[in-house]
Amino acid sequence: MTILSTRGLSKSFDGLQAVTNVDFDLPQGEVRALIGPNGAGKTTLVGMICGRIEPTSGRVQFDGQDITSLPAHARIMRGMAYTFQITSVFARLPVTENVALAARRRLTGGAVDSAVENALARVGLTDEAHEEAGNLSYGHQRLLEIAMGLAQSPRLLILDEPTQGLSEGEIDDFKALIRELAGDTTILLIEHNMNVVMETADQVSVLNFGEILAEGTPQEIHENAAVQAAYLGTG
Ligand SMILES: Nc1ncnc2c1ncn2[C@@H]1O[C@H](COP(=O)(O)OP(=O)(O)OP(=O)(O)O)[C@@H](O)[C@H]1O
Repeated sequence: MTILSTRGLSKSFDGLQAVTNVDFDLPQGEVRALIGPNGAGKTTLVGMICGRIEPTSGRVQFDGQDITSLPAHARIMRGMAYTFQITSVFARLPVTENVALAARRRLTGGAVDSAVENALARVGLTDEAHEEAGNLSYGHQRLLEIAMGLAQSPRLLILDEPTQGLSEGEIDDFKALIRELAGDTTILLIEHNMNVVMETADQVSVLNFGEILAEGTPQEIHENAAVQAAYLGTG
């Protein structure tokens, strides 16, 4: 079953065509990496999927329903969770409260506490639960953001450059986490680190100048001449 699809999805910013006519299909349970050179339109595409950016034209379907006109919070209620490039934790609140706030966007009552506990355990932050979030290392703050997404028990988890700024060891932990989540949750991962893509993604979509340039397994994409040229072209 396809959990997410877009048809003819486009966005222009004052005449600059950031995303052009994207038809994208994501089967349930898949880990999909979205890659592409800087400025290719990845964040804009994902922003339209999440409801943070209004498309200029085109449609978005989630779980069999057209959600193009739904606001972001309504998409969260339907099971879409996402983390963005910019750290969005509340630095003065405890770790556990950050996760609870995220969980309450979708859950109520006792379900919140167990979702918080599970999410922190999954990312390995149980011991830091009562720390102020701002006291965590940068890498742990990124993990906290993933926990905030997971606490919403998402059907689709979207991660925008989750490994940016992480150490080698933290990247290894992240790869293990994605492999663990795979199967339970459909994951769409914007990722620049090709090693992470090769080791975690089932399939890869490549965006270039706002258009889908290629789709395939990590190996196919790695060997694709047009993809190699696109990356060389932007140096
Ligand atoms: N709010 C905006 N206003 C004007 N132009 C924008 C806006 N957001 C993005 N753009 C432009 O749209 C294009 C696509 O940007 P986008 O951030 O989606 O690319 P990206 O693939 O996510 O890049 P990166 O890998 O560098 O994050 C770029 O040319 C960017 O400058």
